[in-house]
Amino acid sequence: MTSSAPPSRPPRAELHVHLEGTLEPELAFELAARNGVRLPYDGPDALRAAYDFADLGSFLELYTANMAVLRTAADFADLTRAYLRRAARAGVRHAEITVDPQAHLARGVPLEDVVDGVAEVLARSEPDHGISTLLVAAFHRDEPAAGALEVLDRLLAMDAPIVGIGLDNAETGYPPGLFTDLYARAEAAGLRRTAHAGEEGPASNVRDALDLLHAERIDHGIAVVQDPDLLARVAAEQVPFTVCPVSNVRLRAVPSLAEHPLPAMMAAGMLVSVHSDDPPYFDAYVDDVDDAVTAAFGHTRDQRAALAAASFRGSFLPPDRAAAHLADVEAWRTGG
Ligand code: HPA
Ligand SMILES: [Zn+2]
Repeated sequence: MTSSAPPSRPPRAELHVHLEGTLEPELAFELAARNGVRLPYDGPDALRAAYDFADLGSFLELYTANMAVLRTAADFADLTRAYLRRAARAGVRHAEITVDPQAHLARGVPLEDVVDGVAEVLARSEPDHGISTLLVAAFHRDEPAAGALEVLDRLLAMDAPIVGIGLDNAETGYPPGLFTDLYARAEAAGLRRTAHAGEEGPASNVRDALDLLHAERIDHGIAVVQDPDLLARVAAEQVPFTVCPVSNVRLRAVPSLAEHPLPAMMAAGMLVSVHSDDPPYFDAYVDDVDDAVTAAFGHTRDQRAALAAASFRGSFLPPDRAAAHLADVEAWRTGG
């Protein structure tokens, strides 16, 4: 038998991607035309040229404005399908996709249309794209917690196919403690729990997400390196952190990839994996992120395999499913 060259990237899971953040400018214009929505740009290239962000806030402004084109269940289905197609090319085997229901309810899009459009495509993600998927509903931390609780109750009442909840949007001024009731409700309902924390906010937000919200996973969490005790704790407890280095540079949470705390997080023994966040906005799907990280830090094959393995270990997959993926990562690591 002739041996073929091993694939250049390990199999991996994508655990930190916002569905709304996967909207490519071309699809935005297609949906705008379909729905009679006007985008204030001459075309996809002009829109893409606007993807130069000063901070998280300026990104959220444009990202939220672009959602105007998402009106119907079919739009959400098309968006989900387009992401899965691109993720398959990136070597993603399992994706945990975040959707922001409040962003659409605020625009008058029925919750059922959002959930049905996404769920219809996710239900067929394995046969159609070779990717298993789970859906996470994230809530806006810069909006009142009572509204989030109401939406969670509606999702539970309609038996929406969500594996868990998250917390996103502007972090500064909106600490995790505002959402203890929301997370307690989710925990009581048997939902998994992740939360953005320590992206633009302090390390204390990471600790509070763990202790007050019982978050099982932290999205971003890069501020953890500023608190040695917390760093040691999350390493000892092997709390999964879904880090998005390219996003952090593009939103100026860190000045450059070379100065990103990922190596410090790995050196501390944390369970850390790398992800895309909002791929077209940052011009990087997860394969591009992998390549950028490998180049920036000169990662060895073992280090790349460790990051890929962490993406499965940190997933909400059942242990036997994660174990099968981990075996594939190990096969990649050893060149098999
Ligand atoms: O990086 C992010 N942080 C907070 N909210 C978000 N919504 C999309 N991306 C992000
Ligand atoms: Zn995010």
